[in-house]
Amino acid sequence: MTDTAPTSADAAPAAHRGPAATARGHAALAKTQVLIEALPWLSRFQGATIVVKYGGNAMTEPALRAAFAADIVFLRYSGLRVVVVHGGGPQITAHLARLGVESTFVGGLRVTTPETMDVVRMVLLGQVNRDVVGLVNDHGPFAVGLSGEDANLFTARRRPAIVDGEEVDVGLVGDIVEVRAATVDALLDSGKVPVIASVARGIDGGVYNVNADTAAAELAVALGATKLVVLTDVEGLYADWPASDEVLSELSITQLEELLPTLASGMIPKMEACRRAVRGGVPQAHVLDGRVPHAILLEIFTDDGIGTLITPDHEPECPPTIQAPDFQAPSSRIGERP
Ligand SMILES: Nc1ncnc2c1ncn2[C@@H]1O[C@H](COP(=O)(O)OP(=O)(O)O)[C@@H](O)[C@H]1O
Ligand SMILES: CC(=O)N[C@@H](CCC(=O)OP(=O)(O)O)C(=O)O
Repeated sequence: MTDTAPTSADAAPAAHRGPAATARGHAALAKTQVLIEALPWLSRFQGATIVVKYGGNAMTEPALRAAFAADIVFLRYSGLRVVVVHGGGPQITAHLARLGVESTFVGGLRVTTPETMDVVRMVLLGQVNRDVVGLVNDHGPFAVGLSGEDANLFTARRRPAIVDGEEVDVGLVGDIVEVRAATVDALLDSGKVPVIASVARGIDGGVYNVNADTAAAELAVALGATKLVVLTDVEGLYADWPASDEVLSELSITQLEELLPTLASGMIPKMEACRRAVRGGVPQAHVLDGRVPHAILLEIFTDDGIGTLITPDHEPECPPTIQAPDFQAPSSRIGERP
């Protein structure tokens, strides 16, 4: 179909344009249903802040990357304040392998020597961040890339991994102790989409490798976000992984905390991040399958719940479970073209 402007004939009622046009009109009805289904969700999320964690495993296919960028821009045009915090674990591992360095993870965290830290910083900022910014900006001048070091967005303190209740040193890995979200807020106010790499400045002035799930959760709390969405490479949290692939579709924070000690590998920081977000006041943390094209749009704008949703213990039943903190946000925050 060519991209021509609608004519007055297009605008005429279907009944005045003969049987073929009427049939076309009926076919189009299905599309209007999809749009109408989105209406309550559009209203609910208007002006709300949503933090999307984009995991390195969800970035592998070019078509999926393009679909992700389109979703982000769709959310932005729909009046949401969208922040992307990205990982890039597989990309860091691939680069280290090219340098002949093997990657080691303990409790889901990369063992990070000073040499590894240089590669983490280079790959996350020089490669992954640029790629995500570029994909979003194929749709217009929205994305602005940042490191957690910029304007001291994230300050971190060295942390160990915990294995069977024991602390294990994993090198230059940090936990975020302070978030200065003013720069991110200012970008959101001006209609931009901040795209943030999970590298942090240390309280000792050094540079720390922070798990991207952890960084996304801390930022969601600091921004008073309505929702944290974590995109990964599984359908959600499996009840008995790896023995079963039954997805737990909804968990209260207490149920999650009971499960946490039984979790393995990459799910540990992911579910700890969801716990941190919900305990920190974010009403919903959602783990979604980033291998499903347009998973974010499916989750946010349709009635089909997918993935694993973590909520506080006592959800209000009605009105809606999600309340945008700045529902009446000033118009300069919503729908304004950058
Ligand atoms: N209970 C579980 N449910 C689902 N996946 C699990 C579970 N426990 C461990 N995993 C593993 O965690 C991985 C997701 O974490 P990770 O590889 O760090 O993803 P990402 O790169 O998206 O952050 C899954 O691919 C799976 O191998
Ligand atoms: C401390 C730690 O493990 N940091 C991660 C940071 C990137 C990340 O979290 O990437 P994904 O979201 O793709 O897993 C790492 O070095 O792999």
